[in-house]
Amino acid sequence: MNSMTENRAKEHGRNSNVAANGDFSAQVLTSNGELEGSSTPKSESPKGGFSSPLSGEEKRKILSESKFQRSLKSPILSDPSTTLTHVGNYKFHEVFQLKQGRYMDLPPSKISEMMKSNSLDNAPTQSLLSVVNSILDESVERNNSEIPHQNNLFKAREEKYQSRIRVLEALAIGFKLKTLANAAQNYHSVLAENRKIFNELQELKGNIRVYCRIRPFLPGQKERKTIIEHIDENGELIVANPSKPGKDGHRLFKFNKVFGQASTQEDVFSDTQPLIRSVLDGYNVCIFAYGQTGSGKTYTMTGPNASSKENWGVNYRALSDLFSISQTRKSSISYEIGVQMIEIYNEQCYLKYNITFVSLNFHTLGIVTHYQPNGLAVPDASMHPVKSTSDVIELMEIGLKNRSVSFTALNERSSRSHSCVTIHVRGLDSKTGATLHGNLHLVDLAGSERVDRSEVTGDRLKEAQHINKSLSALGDVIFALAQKSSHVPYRNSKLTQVLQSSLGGQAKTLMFVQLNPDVISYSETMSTLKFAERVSGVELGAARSNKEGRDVRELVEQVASLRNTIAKKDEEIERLQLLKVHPGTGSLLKYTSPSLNRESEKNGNNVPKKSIRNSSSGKSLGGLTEKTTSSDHDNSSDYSDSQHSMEHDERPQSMSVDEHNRDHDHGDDHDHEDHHGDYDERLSDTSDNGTSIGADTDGSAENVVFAQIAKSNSSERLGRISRPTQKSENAKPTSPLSKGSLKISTSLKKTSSVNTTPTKSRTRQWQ
Ligand SMILES: Nc1ncnc2c1ncn2[C@@H]1O[C@H](COP(=O)(O)OP(=O)(O)OP(=O)(O)O)[C@@H](O)[C@H]1O
Repeated sequence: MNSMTENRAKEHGRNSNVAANGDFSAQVLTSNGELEGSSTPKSESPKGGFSSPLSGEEKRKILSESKFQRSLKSPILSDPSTTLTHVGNYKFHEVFQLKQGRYMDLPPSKISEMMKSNSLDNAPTQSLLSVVNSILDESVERNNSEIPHQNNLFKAREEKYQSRIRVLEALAIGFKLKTLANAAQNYHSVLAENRKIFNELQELKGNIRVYCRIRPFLPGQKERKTIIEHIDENGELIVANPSKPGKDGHRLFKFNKVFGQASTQEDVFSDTQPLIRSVLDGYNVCIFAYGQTGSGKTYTMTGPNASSKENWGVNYRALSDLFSISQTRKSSISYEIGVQMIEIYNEQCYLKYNITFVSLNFHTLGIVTHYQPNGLAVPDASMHPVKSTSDVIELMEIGLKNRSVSFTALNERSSRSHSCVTIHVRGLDSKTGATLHGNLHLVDLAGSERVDRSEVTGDRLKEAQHINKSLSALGDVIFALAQKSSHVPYRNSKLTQVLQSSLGGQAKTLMFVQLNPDVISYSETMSTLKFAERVSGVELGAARSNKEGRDVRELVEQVASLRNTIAKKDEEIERLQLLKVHPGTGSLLKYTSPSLNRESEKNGNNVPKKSIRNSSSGKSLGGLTEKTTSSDHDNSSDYSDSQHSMEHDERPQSMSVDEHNRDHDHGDDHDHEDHHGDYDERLSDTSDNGTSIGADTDGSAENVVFAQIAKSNSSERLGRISRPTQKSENAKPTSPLSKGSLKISTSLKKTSSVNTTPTKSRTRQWQ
């Protein structure tokens, strides 16, 4: 089963789970169209989320008093007749079963039939919301400090919105209804809000996360005495000191997650995937593997080989995921993805792979520490455009061949250098013309083992000193960030300079702590674990919990407000679809949704007319504009990394001017060997997813509409989207990757919601 199928299966499992909590929408429709009984609850996989620093008790308190809880009792959702409508008219379950929002995957006749039976009107936005509600509710009940499964739900919802946009736009083309076009536009706004909340959920889980992975014993290894005493699903790890038998020799560590020896590459990635997704929303993310030589860093980050998908490490999977998500979003945002690969050895930056096979020369690359409009810390390293996973595999294979052909010696030094794959993502919102920019750094660090000074001299000593310096500097940076220190010493090593844009501010950091389970590695393993504990321990401390309490409250308020907005949009769609069935009438001839009736009674109207921007939520829902990301600056860190904000944000991306000055003022370019933290011990004295819809029309109005949908869908697949509300083609950038530069002349729309910046043009260089 491929990962996508498996994800669907998992989603389905979760939906079934929710059904057991009273939501009929997730019940199973059998192949003959009958509704099966309520599914048996399944136990939830603990793999799903990151653990939150809040204790279960704290979180329960916050959630139990939240507006969200109160809103669960709102008449719209609790009205039994709404539920009955869903049960009675179960066609939409078929849609739900098929994968939320994949209307395009259905043959036209099927869609036609569903349209006739009004099932699309009852399509499961409310049900989906019930699913969200039930799952959130369940999470409170479970008191496990996690907000489980949100990622899949947000993903499902996003797909649903995308699909609705396409349906509405196609209808608008067919019927030339301005209102439908507006409704589609409004769904774009809801979509953006969905993304924003998704990212906030991620933030609640902490911006610095630590996963521990234990390498299995290697084949042929005879002595298999392990120091791993216990691991559990809550991220606890107990290590046994071989020279101190019994409980006295046990030491407990706690991380966000611990992956045991049997964990697969897929298991590891499934907990990493949400971070990857943030990059497409304009966030900067840094994922690195830390541990002694031979502990499995390369295995986790790259995998043993690229030929088998099953063995793919985080690098390949991340890129593959970026491509597939960017495909699903292509109707609203067009993305361009570029890859840069460098290596840091002895505190010098080198181009790691050269696709042109031109001699690598190993000239050192300059690092730019001041603000770069393109966000590249190493502008000299060539950026390779990639359009698919196979491009990446090809690129890496060429690079590997290059290495082995030209520089055999390099292989020997790979354990003693930091290898960094940087993925740059640029997105252009086709509706608003806004652009976004995210970076993903994937770093396979040099071996962290301490080197005995008395045993190494010459080059080995020099290497050890450099590794020591850079890893200590990385620890200092992470520690300073976690403590919200007023100064972050990025400039103490090349490694931290290169990663600066992805460390701190709103950037998200994930560290894989790799462990060798062997007893002979005990002392090194303890040293690694102490380093990791220091990094993760601060983040999990009490200092953050106040802020998170506030965040949780804000989040649940936003979820409640979004729910209201969505309910109103659904009503609007009901009305519009009614117009389709009975052109010229605005009255509800066929639809008597309880929520509509209530709204009508209140307004003294038959049809609710509020637009999304006037919704009772009181929140204006901007598209991918400044507002979408501006609240992300709420916890205004001194190291505000605004790369995820839109182009018209004038602030520097990697660091503020003040911070930059501070960095200079503090003169931190000192030799880092003066730093001796706890962890500074290494140098010791000892697809296309658009299933084709045949446009076999019989000339009926509905078939014409769905032929339009099919046409629109296939034109999307060709990379061309025609829609009435789309901005002029001039707003599109020319490919930066093909030409080596990106020039975007963007007319930024002044939205009523957030953007007070006057319309203006910007030109930006990527490389
Ligand atoms: N999870 C795992 N499952 C199976 N084999 C693994 C796993 N992790 C590591 N290995 C194997 O262990 C060996 C060492 O792993 P790897 O080369 O990834 O270590 P490393 O930490 O990157 O070392 P270095 O610092 O030298 O680069 C390799 O043969 C690798 O295939």
